[in-house]
Amino acid sequence: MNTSVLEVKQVQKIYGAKGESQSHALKGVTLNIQEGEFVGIMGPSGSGKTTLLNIISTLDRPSEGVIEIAGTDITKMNQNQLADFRSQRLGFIFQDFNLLENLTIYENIALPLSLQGIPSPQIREQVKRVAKTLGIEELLTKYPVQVSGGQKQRAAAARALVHEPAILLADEPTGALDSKNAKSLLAAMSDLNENHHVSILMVTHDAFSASYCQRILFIQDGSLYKEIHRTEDRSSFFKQILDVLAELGASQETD
Ligand SMILES: Nc1ncnc2c1ncn2[C@@H]1O[C@H](COP(=O)(O)OP(=O)(O)OP(=O)(O)O)[C@@H](O)[C@H]1O
Repeated sequence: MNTSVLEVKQVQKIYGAKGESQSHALKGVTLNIQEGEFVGIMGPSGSGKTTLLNIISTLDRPSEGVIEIAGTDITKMNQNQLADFRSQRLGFIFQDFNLLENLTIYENIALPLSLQGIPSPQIREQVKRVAKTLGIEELLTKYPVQVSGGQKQRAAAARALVHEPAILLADEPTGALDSKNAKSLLAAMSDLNENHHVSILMVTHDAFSASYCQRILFIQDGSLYKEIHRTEDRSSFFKQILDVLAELGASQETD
């Protein structure tokens, strides 16, 4: 049986107070992600991708609608409950790694568990396991400044996954990487998804990165525009993505 890890129902976001100039960033977005899926979100600049990700990340609240993550409605939680939920059930990877420079890679990965007061032996076990999955066991005693951009991003992915979140939320994770490191991170994300059953939602501008997803949702002007599924190999999916982006570009020019 398929289980939803994320349900977004009729979510609206209006920035600005009534009577002031308002921006209707999300206009009733509904989407569903099943456990074990790797889903991408794409769309032109200003289409609402960041707004949607911030709302799913619990960093911002919708004006209307419901968000359920692993069966819990996060729109009903207060700030303290949201902070706990975020640290226990969500994992984040950002474009700029966000590693703390004066902590080792080990300490960076361990941080989410240390903050939850988990005993050191258990932390050690979990950090080692996730570092092995991401192929960075050799780097644990190094500081971020001593490793490459690609290795930093793997460390950031390890930190995002060490507490076994319900879903990994990635915002342009390859944005600061060269193409070799980007490919290697995307391969690692696919491996996590396919072999370790990690559910992933990734926002990206980049069609090549998106081609690693199983399904892509395109947003335009605050609404879902189209959804495509990968049915064949990655290179034909890549072409399909480029076609939809061209379609979106053309429809924007005629707006
Ligand atoms: N804090 C805010 N206050 C007012 N309007 C905002 C705010 N944040 C975003 N918006 C508006 O909401 C709309 C969606 O913005 P959003 O940043 O979500 O788009 P995006 O698809 O992530 O764009 P990009 O790809 O450029 O990052 C835009 O019209 C933007 O100007």
